[in-house]
Amino acid sequence: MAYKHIQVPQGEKISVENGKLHVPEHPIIGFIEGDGTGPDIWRASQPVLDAAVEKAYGGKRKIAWAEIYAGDKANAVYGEVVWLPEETLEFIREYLVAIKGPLTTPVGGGIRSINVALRQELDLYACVRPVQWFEGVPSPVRHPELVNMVIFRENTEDIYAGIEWAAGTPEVKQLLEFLRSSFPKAYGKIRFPETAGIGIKPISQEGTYRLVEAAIDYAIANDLPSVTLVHKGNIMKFTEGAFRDWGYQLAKEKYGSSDLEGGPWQTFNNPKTGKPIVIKDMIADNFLQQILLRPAEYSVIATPNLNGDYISDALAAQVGGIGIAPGSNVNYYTGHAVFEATHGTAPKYAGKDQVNPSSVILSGEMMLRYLGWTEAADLILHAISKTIAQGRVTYDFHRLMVAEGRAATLLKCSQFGQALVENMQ
Ligand SMILES: NC(=O)C1=CN([C@@H]2O[C@H](COP(=O)(O)OP(=O)(O)OC[C@H]3O[C@@H](n4cnc5c(N)ncnc54)[C@H](OP(=O)(O)O)[C@@H]3O)[C@@H](O)[C@H]2O)C=CC1
Ligand SMILES: O=C(O)CCC(=O)C(=O)O
Ligand SMILES: [Mg+2]
Repeated sequence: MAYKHIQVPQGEKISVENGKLHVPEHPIIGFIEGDGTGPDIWRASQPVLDAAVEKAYGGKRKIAWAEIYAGDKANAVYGEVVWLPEETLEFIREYLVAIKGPLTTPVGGGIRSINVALRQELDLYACVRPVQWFEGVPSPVRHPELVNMVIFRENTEDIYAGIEWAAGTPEVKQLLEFLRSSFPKAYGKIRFPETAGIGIKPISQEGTYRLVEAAIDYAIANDLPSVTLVHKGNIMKFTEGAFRDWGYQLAKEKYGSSDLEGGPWQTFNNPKTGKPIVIKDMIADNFLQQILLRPAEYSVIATPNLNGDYISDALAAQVGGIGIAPGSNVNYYTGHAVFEATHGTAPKYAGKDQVNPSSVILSGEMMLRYLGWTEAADLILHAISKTIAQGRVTYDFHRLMVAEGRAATLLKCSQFGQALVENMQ
């Protein structure tokens, strides 16, 4: 397709056939620089990804980067108010894989999240956020090495879908009137109807099945011991509670798992390794204390959208913070995938070349692994471990290391990227 502002470089398309990704030697991959700290981070990250590919494949493979636009930069490039241009979505639909920096969402009024819109428009239903500790990274917990989890956060449903109306609007009045006349008992539970905004929380069986399936498949492929369904099903019975029930139901139907000691926990043997995989569940508030007190007992986590958002940042803190918290948004059926950090635009650091680029770099590492370019991905992990072991870190780790009385060299965002490239040689 012809694009108005996107320059498509020389290269080839990634494609999917029979559910299998075909990656050419020069794949065209889109990148969105992002708002706030996004440009600083992308400037530091892209050379690292390119260096890893060059070092691993000696020029045989190379990413053909195409800049695509969203957020502030889209407004500037398109010369009109357009936060998420249609051709950005079209590009990702056509070329399958992209990586993005963070995008701003105002609190209260203003535009709805462009990040959420991307996930919904492209139906990237699984937000996959691995949380692992790199030796030497300062952490507020005593045993960060025990934290090794992968969050599968449902990405298209829940209260996070943004189906809500502001207090006092005609829409809310209409909804309230509908509730009052059709569901008087429910209406009676709205404490202050005159001044209430209203949000709707859809959680479906299809949405839950495909997310939990992705989580279980990941546990099978990576020989992991458990999948924990994290929900608030005691209170929100037909959304979060249903998420739990559908999760267990899928485990039985698709993987033949059986009840453990009368249920509800279940187990089945990994068809690849023969080892047991336990399917369990936990109420979300309890889970947030369990990950601090007994982190070793959790491995793959499957959870609705909002819980996943909170859990992502909380778990990231245990291994050093959201400066080192990567992620991907994936549709495993179509192959579409957009890789992005867990963190946001951190506006107070914008343009200061200060923040930690590791989250985007590690999102790039996930992307390379997704493409099957494991040698390049491994080089990035190696370079991050080595650079941290040398005590060369950005401000976020530096301040914690200094507080612990440890020696550390403070690097700028760009310098950290350069150190990674040096450490790949
Ligand atoms: N996917 C996305 O694009 C996301 C976008 N957002 C958006 O970002 C904006 C700001 O949100 P906010 O709640 O402040 O959250 P942010 O994640 O942007 O920042 C919160 C804090 O986390 C730390 N931090 C963030 N990024 C880094 C980094 N790269 N390296 C080191 N530390 C980092 C900083 O901590 P400290 O102050 O301690 O140094 C920062 O103040 C909002 O508009 C929000 O909607 C938020 C999350 C995800
Ligand atoms: O879209 C946003 O602004 C916030 C998104 C977010 O916090 C997340 O995806 O973790
Ligand atoms: Mg978040």
